Amino acid sequence: MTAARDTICALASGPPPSAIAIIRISGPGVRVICNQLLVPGWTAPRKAVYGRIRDRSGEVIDEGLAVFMPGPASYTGEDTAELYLHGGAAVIEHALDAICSFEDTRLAEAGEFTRRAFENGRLDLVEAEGVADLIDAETRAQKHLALDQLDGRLSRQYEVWRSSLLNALALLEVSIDFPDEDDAPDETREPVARTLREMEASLEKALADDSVGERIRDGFHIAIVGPPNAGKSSLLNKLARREAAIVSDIPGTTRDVVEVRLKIGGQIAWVADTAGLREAADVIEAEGVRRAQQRATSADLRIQVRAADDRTDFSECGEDDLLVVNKIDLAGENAKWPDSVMVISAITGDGIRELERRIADIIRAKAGSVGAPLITRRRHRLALESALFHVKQASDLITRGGGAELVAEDVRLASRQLSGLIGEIGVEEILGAVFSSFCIGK
Ligand SMILES: Nc1nc2c(ncn2[C@@H]2O[C@H](COP(=O)(O)OP(=O)(O)OP(=O)(O)O)[C@@H](O)[C@H]2O)c(=O)[nH]1
Ligand SMILES: [K+]
Ligand SMILES: [Mg+2]
Repeated sequence: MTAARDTICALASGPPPSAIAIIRISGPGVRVICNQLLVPGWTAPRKAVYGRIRDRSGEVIDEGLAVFMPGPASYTGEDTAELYLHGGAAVIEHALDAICSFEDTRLAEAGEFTRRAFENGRLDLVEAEGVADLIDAETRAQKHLALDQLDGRLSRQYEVWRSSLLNALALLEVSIDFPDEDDAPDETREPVARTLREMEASLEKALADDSVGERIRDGFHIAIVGPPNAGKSSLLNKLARREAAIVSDIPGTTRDVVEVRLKIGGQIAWVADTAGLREAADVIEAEGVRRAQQRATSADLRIQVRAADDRTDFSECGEDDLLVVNKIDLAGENAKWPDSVMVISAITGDGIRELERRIADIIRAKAGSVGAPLITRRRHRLALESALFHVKQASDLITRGGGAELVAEDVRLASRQLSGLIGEIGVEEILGAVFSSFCIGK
């Protein structure tokens, strides 16, 4: 448990004015504060109490409800209380001032309640990230993923991996301690080698997930690409329902990548308009083309746009690219296109709804492609990649008959990565980065 520390308070609900404001208090001073501000002797655990809430001079702050939740079975693991007041700016300010007038009591920093929950063992680091993600979730898919993470599904798998590494380490230590015993090596080596092989496969599988968890959390990337004047910017504006990018009849209008954030197929998608691909006329356009190509390569989906009035050529497109013929309003009655091609007009809006539906289907399929992802942030990926590296190294060593001590060193390094992931061994910077992204009051 933690040493004596400050009592913290914060507005936990949205900014005023609102119907109700929730003020949260956590720390050793909660009982004293509640007894002063509310009725003396009021602190009945987990019961909503209604009454007048006063500051220390006796002035009424507001009428409202209060709930006291004694530690350690509270969110933070400490004594906590919540006050439900009218959500006006003056009420909130008066209440926070009154609470902060107590000794060793101050306003909470961003994420500080959850950080205390983490430090008191109520949540591990991955679960704490789930709390932040749940608050930030805008789509059902994000919410689902965050709830799952908060519930410990990711942590449990990380824990399974870590305990098999610790078992392997225990076996290796036997052969380190008894290097002269003839039977020890084979008896311990085979199970260790098997564990390492299994872990390697299982980590590789988790990592080969097309980054679906990260995409659900941060958004899928879609790039609109094609030759100059195909109508890429016009299409972006149509999808965004606003004039996000400049449209003109001059080829080479778009140079920088213009990106809009949309909800498509129940997911967040970043749709990027890019410079027309051609032999660039100047250095600025050349840079635009380079950026366009880079975006196209890294995108989860490329929308290849061609104008119906050129000789429409999709020959250089990738297999999974979405092929779109634009300016269908200019094509003659008898124009024919292959079934694989979507036909639109960014001017009249023809075919746009069908295109949106197709994009939504593709994104939905990508989001559902790996079932339940085990990685939702880059932090997780880097840790698991590094764990895999050491597991592989250990596995190679043991197969080649390397010394138990060397194998053990890699196993230890792999297990440290998993410990860091769930925050069991914490580097202050990582904790700071995770918790500072929270909102105040959480
Ligand atoms: N008739 C017709 N004109 C279109 C259509 N879509 C775009 N245009 C016109 O085609 C010209 C080029 O459109 P843009 O959207 O700027 O084309 P772009 O592909 O972004 O061009 P760059 O940024 O230069 O690569 C503009 O004059 C548009 O008004 C369409 O569906 N039908
Ligand atoms: K243009
Ligand atoms: Mg453009």
